[in-house]
Amino acid sequence: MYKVPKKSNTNLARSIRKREFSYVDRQKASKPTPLSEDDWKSPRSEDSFDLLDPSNSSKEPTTSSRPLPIPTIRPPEVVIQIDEVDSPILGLIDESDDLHPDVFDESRRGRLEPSSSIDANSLSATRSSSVIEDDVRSQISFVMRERLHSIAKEVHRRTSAVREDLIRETPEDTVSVASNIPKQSEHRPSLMSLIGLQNRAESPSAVAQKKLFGFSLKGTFHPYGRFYMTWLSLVTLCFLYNAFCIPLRSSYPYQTTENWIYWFMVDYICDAVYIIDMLIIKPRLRFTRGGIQVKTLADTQKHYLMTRTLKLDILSILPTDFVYFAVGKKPIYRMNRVLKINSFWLLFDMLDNSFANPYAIRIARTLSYMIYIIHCNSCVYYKLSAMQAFGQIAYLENGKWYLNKWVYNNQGNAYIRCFYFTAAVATSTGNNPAPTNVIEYIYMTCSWMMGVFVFALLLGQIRDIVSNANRNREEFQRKMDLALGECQKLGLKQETTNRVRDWFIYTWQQQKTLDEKKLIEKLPLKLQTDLALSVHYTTLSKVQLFQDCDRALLRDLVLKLRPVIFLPGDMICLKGDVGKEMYIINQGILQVVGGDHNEKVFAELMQGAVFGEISLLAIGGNNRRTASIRAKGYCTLFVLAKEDLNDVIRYYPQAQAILRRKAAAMLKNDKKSDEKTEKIKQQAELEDRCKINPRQVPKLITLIANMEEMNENKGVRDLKKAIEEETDKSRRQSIYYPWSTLQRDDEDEEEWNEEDLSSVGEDTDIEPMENHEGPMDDDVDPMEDIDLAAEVSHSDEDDDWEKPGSSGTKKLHAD
Ligand SMILES: Nc1ncnc2c1ncn2[C@@H]1O[C@@H]2COP(=O)(O)O[C@H]2[C@H]1O
Repeated sequence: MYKVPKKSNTNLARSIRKREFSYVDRQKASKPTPLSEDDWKSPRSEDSFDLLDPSNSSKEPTTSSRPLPIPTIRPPEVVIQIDEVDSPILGLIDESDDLHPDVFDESRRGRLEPSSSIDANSLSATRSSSVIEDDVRSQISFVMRERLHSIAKEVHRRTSAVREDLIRETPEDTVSVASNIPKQSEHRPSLMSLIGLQNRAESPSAVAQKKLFGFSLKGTFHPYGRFYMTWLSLVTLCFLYNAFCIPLRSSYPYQTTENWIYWFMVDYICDAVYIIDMLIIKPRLRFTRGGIQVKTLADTQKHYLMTRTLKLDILSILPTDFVYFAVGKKPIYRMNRVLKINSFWLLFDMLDNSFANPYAIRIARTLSYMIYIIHCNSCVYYKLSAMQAFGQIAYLENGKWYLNKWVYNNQGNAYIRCFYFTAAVATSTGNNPAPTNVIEYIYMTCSWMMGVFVFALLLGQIRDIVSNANRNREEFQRKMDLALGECQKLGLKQETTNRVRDWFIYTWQQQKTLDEKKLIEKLPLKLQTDLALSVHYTTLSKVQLFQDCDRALLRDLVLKLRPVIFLPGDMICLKGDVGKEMYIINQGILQVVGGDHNEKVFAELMQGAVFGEISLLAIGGNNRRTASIRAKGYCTLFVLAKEDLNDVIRYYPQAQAILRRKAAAMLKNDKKSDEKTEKIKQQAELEDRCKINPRQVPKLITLIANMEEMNENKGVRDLKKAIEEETDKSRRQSIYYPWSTLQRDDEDEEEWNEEDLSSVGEDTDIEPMENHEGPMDDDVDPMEDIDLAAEVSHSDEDDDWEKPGSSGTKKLHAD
């Protein structure tokens, strides 16, 4: 590195004159090289500086003073191309601390400030420092460029790597383009990945965490994750055990001196669960702050410390059992364990949110409240009965002694009997015995009050839940009844009415709603897209037409799809209609049909196939349907309206091209097969018209032969013979050969015919027909045959019978 000489300004100027500085070969970054004799003067060397000096303004620049050439070696050009990746360049440039700080500082500042008072010394110092500064600056510039160059290279390398990663399809993305309809077992591309919504690859730590069922001591849990749900269920189970068993064991005699150890074991297992929950699990629960989920352990721990749940958790696990040492093993002192009720509520909330059909969960929760209230009440009732010796102590009323009939008499299963009594009182359904003392009166009053208010409330809730669950069904039923009523009012045919009913029933079975779109239109667009994607995933992943298209296009399109249901035999579109929609088959089979009565089936379309795009995209300049489509069975289709497709596709010119190309290919195929069918049809028609009935074929010949009968000669005899043989043969084989157009399978036959007939023609001197006079067979119209033959000769270019003199058939025709 070049060092700035630390000398006084005068010395510095002198040393400059004495060529005590060097320049750096910038390109090679080599060691400083001493300047040559000729090169030492810079443009700002003495003479040139003198010009600047007002005191020397009169001086003429000497011719000998040659400016010192600045080495013209330039650092290589650096082209920095940064795309798609956040560039670390700026940061790196700032960190260029291998440059001399002063140097770097100067280079940043640019030129040195010109001194206001210029004396000779300071001027020469300025000159020299300016030269050095120049040199240093260019040196810095070179170093920086070098640095930038390497950074740019590095950035470029990383960009390419990232781009490649993005472009490279994951194995999930790999899709078989070869097969039109993917097999069931085929691994389909994830549509989420197709449209770029796929989750990022999980880090190895995340994978390891998954292996441990989502648990990691260092990690945090998602409150709706599987691990926490399972754990919460366990905590809730412990809570329910405490909530039910503590009152039970405190009132009924179910905890005895023999079995208390088992009860205690279960108690302390539950306590252990409570403690683990409080110390390990809850502090790791993620939470949302400012709309962002906080995942850091330190933060989640802090958060838990601030919550009310922690206080309740601490209260619920307070070791109140120590009271046992003072008062004996009375489980009622563990009643603080029910403060864990938060877990119970949380579990039900989560289940409620997780299930598609949460009505059962809601009913279960409400019922559990009712059961718990009755359970606790029954414990109180049993306790009251026990206090009154189960009705064995007589009491005096109106001068008479009675046994207390209100209390439980200690017969049968205590819990069931008491539970029954309490349930009957609470719901006011039983014919209960009258209370006999103040305590019993208070108990009964409380029970009825509870029945009237709490139970009424809970039962009302259950009613709401059930009616909500049925509301959709009722709404559907109402709409169907309305539609059917309308059909009847309009006097439609029974068949049509039945079809309307069929449509309603099938739609309900498939969608459980009549208007799927309405359900999601209140959601934000992003959610709508995600939802629509997950719903239409299976179908769209099979649509070949879209698989080469832009991913964003799919995302846009999916929102525009509208499901429709067709019944068996429904015509979805008719050939020649103007195409306004295209369809994707979600379920069912459709047929491409043609013919006068749509009796011909050209192709069958299955799930994932797309149709109606040809007229929609006006391929071939035609916006009319090129074929009719019929539903074979019940079909669910997604409809994409022309406006919607246009709206979306105009932003994706590439996709437009792909769609057009695919549709054009299909159209071409159709045209080919149409032409083929047409050709076959024409040929069949022709064949039909040219058929020669063995009895009729020889009519013309017979006629000629008959006419020649008078002057019978050998030729005529031969002709007759040939005709007879031919007729016999034809009869035998029952094959009607066309005269001309159709190729005959049997070449020998043809040869024979031709040879034979041509010989006949040669031997006999048959005159042109117009020269013949005489009766003509009514059944025979020789002109008809001739016309037909002429027609055929025009219609079929391949026929060689037209060539003069090539065959007997041709001769016959000529005759
Ligand atoms: N041979 C075929 N196989 C599959 N689909 C076809 C065939 N012929 C026509 N279609 C589809 O039937 C649709 C009828 O309406 P379009 O002409 O708009 O677009 C047509 C094609 O999508």
